Amino acid sequence: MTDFLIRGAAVLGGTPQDLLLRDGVLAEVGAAGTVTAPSAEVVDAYGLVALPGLVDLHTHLREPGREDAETVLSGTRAAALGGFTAVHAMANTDPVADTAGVVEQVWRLGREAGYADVFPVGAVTVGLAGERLAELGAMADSAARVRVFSDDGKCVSDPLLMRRALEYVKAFDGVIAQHAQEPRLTEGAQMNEGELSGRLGLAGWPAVAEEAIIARDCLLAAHVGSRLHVCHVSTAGSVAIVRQAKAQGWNVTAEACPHHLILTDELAATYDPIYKVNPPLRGASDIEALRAGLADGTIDIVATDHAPHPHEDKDCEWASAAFGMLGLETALSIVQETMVDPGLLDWAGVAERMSYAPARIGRLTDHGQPLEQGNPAHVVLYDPSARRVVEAAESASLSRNTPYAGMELPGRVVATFLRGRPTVLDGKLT
Ligand SMILES: NC(=O)N[C@@H](CC(=O)O)C(=O)O
Ligand SMILES: [Zn+2]
Ligand SMILES: [Zn+2]
Repeated sequence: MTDFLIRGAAVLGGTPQDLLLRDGVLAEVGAAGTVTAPSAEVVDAYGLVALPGLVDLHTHLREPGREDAETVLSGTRAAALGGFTAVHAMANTDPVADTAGVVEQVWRLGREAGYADVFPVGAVTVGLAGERLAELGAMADSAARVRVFSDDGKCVSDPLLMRRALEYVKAFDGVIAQHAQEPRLTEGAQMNEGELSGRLGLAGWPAVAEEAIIARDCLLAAHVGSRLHVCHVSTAGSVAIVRQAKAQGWNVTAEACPHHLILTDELAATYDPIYKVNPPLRGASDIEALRAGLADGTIDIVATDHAPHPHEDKDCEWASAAFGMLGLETALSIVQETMVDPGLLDWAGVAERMSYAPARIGRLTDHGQPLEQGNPAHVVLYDPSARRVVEAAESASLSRNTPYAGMELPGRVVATFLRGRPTVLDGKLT
């Protein structure tokens, strides 16, 4: 395997460094111009920021079952283009990832594809039906070593089942990642509940439907002494609840998605289902609270909730369209635009929220480590001074449902290395 010598990259935005990638690890890290390796391929990285390979805790890869929307291969190619070296694949596939067999299959497909390590999320309940616990222990003990469990797409709304799940995963240090949506309060809901939903005639989705479940689950997690992770936090009230839970010392983590940091519910006025997502786009004050929560660490991580859907499921009227939008290839740019450029987060903060912390929550041992000698050679080279106009047709995803098509965004992923092997070079897949 070729060695790579990255020259002059600003590691976490700091002073320029050389990084030698050999045998899958960072064999040497030193001041720019000091590391030599005659046989290595040199990558000129002056002016680029080097970050540890990004880790997504929330990706929908759609395989098995909806290979028309995405496959493990196409989704991990999109991940690599976005700077990710590891993704957690959500369980709402067909069949549902609720057995050791299915999670092992998804894990293996990721290894075979070779663009990013795929860590399957196991379903909490059989078939996501919310009635009986799935074989959590068997999935944890499988080759896929599942530590994150979620019925994402659906809420584990039965409090007794949620309690049992939280208790069960303690045995193997697992975490329940909750899609917080009180089902009775959101029957038929189409967009954020507010003055605008009334005007547009679309059924409203109240903030309290999310907040009530988060509050309940924080209390349950504290009661049983287990770990809770809150998926796609979207309201100011949710941020406040998570902040309070953390202040009590409870073991609660939370994620925000790029789209909830930048897009508001006013986009629903276009009636373009590209903006239809679960949880819905909210108001400007929610965006402000999410950004502040991400800045002060209340929100631990950014997760994409990359949710590919084929055009027949999106190019229809709002009420019948599927919920979800693409996210892997634009996540870092949106974080730069909303957090780094306004001065809310530096690159070290980005590394924490998009690599170290998601790897910790997922209990990954081989990802999310600092760019230091001896650590796995998962590296992203990013050009924050570049600008680009997003073209839906250029996506590596099999789906086209990006809400950013035609938008100019800052930054560009120049290269991604997985265990020292480039998956992206010069901004293109290898
Ligand atoms: N986010 C979405 O709008 N959709 C997700 C499900 C989910 O994350 O809840 C999907 O699977 O399409
Ligand atoms: Zn969800
Ligand atoms: Zn999701």
